[in-house]
Amino acid sequence: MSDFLIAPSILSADFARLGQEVELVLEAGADIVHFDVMDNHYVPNLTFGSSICKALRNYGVEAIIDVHLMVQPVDSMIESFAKAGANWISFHPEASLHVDRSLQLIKSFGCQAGLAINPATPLSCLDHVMHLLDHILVMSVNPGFGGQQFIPQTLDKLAAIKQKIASSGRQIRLEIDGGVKVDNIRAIAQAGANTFVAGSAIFGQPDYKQVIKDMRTELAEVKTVTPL
Ligand SMILES: O=C(CO)[C@@H](O)[C@H](O)COP(=O)(O)O
Repeated sequence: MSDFLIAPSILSADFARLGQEVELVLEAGADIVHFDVMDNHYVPNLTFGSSICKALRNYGVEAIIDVHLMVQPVDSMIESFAKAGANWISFHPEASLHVDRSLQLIKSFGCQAGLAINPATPLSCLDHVMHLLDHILVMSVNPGFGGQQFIPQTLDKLAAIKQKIASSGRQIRLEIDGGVKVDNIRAIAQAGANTFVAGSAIFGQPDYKQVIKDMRTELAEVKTVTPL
């Protein structure tokens, strides 16, 4: 797998043609498919459940499916997405009563486990679970909606998390989510991210291939790649 992964969020895809949209974006060079699962409880918006994941698998999508659960409670959704074909699953520590247990549950299904961190979530939430993490999803907007502006303070946060990962000695993907565009992806990568969720920046353009190519051109300029 390459150092930098681009993960289009299907939140901004045309839901009426979802199978085709996912096929198109993968043909255009995307690495993984990002699912934003919202419950109108943990976040003030409602999207879709695991049947959409299952439907895309049945449609023939073989790429990694990266599920970001913005739901509370989380554990029943972990099981349902794992059984529907998800590969990576992350959730918000604020939404789980037992974070260690929820991470172990993800891993018990053979999926990669991640924590999703909101702009105001302190990094101490990572302290006793680094050994269970395969990825950390850093929210650079408040969760709930696509098309928001990147919060610039996230760059410092990424750099701090990058240090934590280095001290842990573990290989943990550092994923950024919210307001990622061609014109800021290089700075975000320089701060430490190596996996980039982008919804509106990709699905909002007519030519997915061109946007992904432009993102990769920016990423090729990054001097220090956060190792995996
Ligand atoms: O999780 C979320 C929002 O809660 C994100 O995945 C956004 O949906 C990304 O959308 P853009 O900011 O790239 O449009």
